[in-house]
Amino acid sequence: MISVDEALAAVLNLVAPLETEAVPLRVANGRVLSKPVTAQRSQPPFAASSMDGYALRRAEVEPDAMFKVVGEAAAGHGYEGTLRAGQAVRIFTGAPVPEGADFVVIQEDVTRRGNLITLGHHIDAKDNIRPAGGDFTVGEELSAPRSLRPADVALLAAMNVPNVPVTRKPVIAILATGDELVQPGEDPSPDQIIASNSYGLAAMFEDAGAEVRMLPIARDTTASLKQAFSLAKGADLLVTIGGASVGDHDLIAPVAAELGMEQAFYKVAMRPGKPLMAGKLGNLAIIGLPGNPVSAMVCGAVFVLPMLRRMLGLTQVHAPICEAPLGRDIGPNGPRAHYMRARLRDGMLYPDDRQDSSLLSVLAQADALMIRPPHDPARNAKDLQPYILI
Ligand SMILES: Nc1nc2c(c(=O)[nH]1)N[C@H]1C(S)=C(S)[C@@H](COP(=O)(O)OP(=O)(O)OC[C@H]3O[C@@H](n4cnc5c(N)ncnc54)[C@H](O)[C@@H]3O)O[C@H]1N2
Ligand code: MOO
Repeated sequence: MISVDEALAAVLNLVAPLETEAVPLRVANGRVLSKPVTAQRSQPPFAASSMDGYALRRAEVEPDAMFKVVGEAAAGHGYEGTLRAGQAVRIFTGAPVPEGADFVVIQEDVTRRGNLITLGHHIDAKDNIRPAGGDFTVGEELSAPRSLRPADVALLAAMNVPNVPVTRKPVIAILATGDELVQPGEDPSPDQIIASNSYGLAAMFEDAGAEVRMLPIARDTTASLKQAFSLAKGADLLVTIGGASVGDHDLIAPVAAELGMEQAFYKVAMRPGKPLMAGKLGNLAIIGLPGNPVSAMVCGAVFVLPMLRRMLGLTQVHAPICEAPLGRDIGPNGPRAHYMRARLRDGMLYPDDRQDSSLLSVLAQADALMIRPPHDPARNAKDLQPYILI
């Protein structure tokens, strides 16, 4: 059995960053920017007022000074002329500051009568002017790779970038296997259960930027599995669920081998997730997850998400490892790395008492997978433990 780190290195070796495509800005959120993008203009493109008030000359600002209002500058409609001594221009937030003006006094500090304004006694020294290019200047770059967030989308829009270069979405085919499985909403016979893993994993991969191709459930026969494998053609990664262990009906590895898969490894010193398998069939990367629901979800988070991030061209492919103090004492760990379902409360980690790999209700209540290395000794409350968020 290989270690989790060795298995991670091996699965990352099976995939590579995908090519770039251009998408409209409206659908760029959540995608990975694959090339740096440059601002097509500066923002603001002109010195702009940040307040509603009057534009004038700073040198003329003094208590009770009077000015003649000679025109107006509104957002989208600048004042055409040049401001001269003793003059003021009515100005609104976002409007270009007129030639000759270098100060905006807010309207609350002004008394107006007809076309004349008089300043009050306490004028703030702040000029209320946003300089041209104060946010960004033409040619400035948004660096890549980068997972685009709503704030990035706003920035790209302001930079006048209507189409964005992003990495193509990796296509992940998901194959649930087993005679016992029916789809949610179907009518199971007494010895059947509902396929849950494929739904949880599809949600996980889509959240992380994949396009999921959900294959029909394969039965525990060589013919059914071969047909299912053929439906994965053209995908970047095939994720199989179940049939990975040593039972008579666990056929994933033998069928994949018969089809020509080059196996990278089988079995990892990890709990849950021991019977994990990975390899390559032509251009198609394959990862075989164990069928137990929590095992499948944990292996999805620990192995498939890093593969997905690599395909997306991200440089940070591993889940960030955090640390928090334990909320209670725990006994020694066994020979496999243990990814324990845990809750985070007030900054402390509370691993659940029930760690069986079939318990989705426990996983759904967990915030984190607390990582225990093989043979980790007993730990006390308040000892720092590593974890990843889920
Ligand atoms: N003699 C041994 N038996 C087992 C070993 C072992 O080392 N020796 N390992 C155990 C471990 S650990 C795991 S994990 C499981 C993994 O087995 P498989 O990958 O072959 O999974 P299945 O047998 O197909 O299913 C296990 C369990 O999960 C349910 N399942 C399967 N697919 C789904 C799905 N899509 N949605 C929901 N539930 C699913 C299935 O009905 C079984 O209950 O093997 C142990 N055995
Ligand atoms: O690897 Mo199994 O996933 O421990 O239940």
